[in-house]
Amino acid sequence: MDTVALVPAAGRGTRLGAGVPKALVRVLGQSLLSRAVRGLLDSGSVGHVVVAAAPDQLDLMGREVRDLGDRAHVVPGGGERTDSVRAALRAADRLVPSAGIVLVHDAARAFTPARVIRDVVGAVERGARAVVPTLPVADTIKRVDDDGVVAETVDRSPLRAVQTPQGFTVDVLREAYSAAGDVATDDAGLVERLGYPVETVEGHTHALKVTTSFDLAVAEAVLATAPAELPESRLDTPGSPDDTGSDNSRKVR
Ligand SMILES: Nc1ccn([C@@H]2O[C@H](COP(=O)(O)OP(=O)(O)OP(=O)(O)O)[C@@H](O)[C@H]2O)c(=O)n1
Ligand SMILES: C[C@](O)(CO)[C@H](O)COP(=O)(O)O
Repeated sequence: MDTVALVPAAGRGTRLGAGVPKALVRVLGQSLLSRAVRGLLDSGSVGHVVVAAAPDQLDLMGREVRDLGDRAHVVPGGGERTDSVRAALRAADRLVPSAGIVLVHDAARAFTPARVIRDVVGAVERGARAVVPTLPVADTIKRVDDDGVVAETVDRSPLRAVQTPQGFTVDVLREAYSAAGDVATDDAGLVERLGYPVETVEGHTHALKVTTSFDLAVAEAVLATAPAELPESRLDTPGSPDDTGSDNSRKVR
């Protein structure tokens, strides 16, 4: 079954404050968008990518993927992330009609290891309607009242931090976006609202979302110190600095 990845890249990067669109920020000479798109295609599990860019940045974003030919397309995104994903999904229906599996992957998660991409696609190939990569929560989580006073310390053992790429069968994602109103949630959240189970696979600390300048500094440091020849298994080995915790694959209902 063909797999197409939708890459929302139309955000303004306000929290990063780079002065240029976040997807165009360069790390060691390569833009976040270029890294995210090539990471998907180089994983061996994704055949085509559709990027949603701000309407006034179509040419700039197009230059980042121009050498990839018809494997990468750039279309206008929208005011909210869900608008961008909806636009990319509509374009993918036209540009890659053979796709049965759809990933949605933030351009801001440009350092996601290929293992995560392959695990997400593999889970859908094995029958999942929806699947998300997740990490255990490392911080204590507390619920606060309207005055900002702690009301409860939450049991964090069942909680997971959700990353991308998120994977779906194309029919389920189409149904979710057809039914979606104006909601602030991730793509799996729209599928959960329809009652479909959302499975999980192990994420990776390198799949962080570049949001602030600190995230960018972390990404640059990791990239500069993680030799290319370092096998992924070493990065995923329990106890390594990138230990992502115990296996947390499970169904979310
Ligand atoms: N209208 C939007 C808003 C966000 N995104 C994309 O969704 C991903 C995750 O969003 P986020 O990290 O919040 O990016 P920004 O919205 O750019 O960040 P900020 O909120 O700091 O402006 C990013 O790749 C961003 O480009 C998008 O395609 N269209
Ligand atoms: C989709 C996402 O990456 C899951 O963690 C995240 O929700 C995107 O960031 P946003 O600020 O919600 O757009």
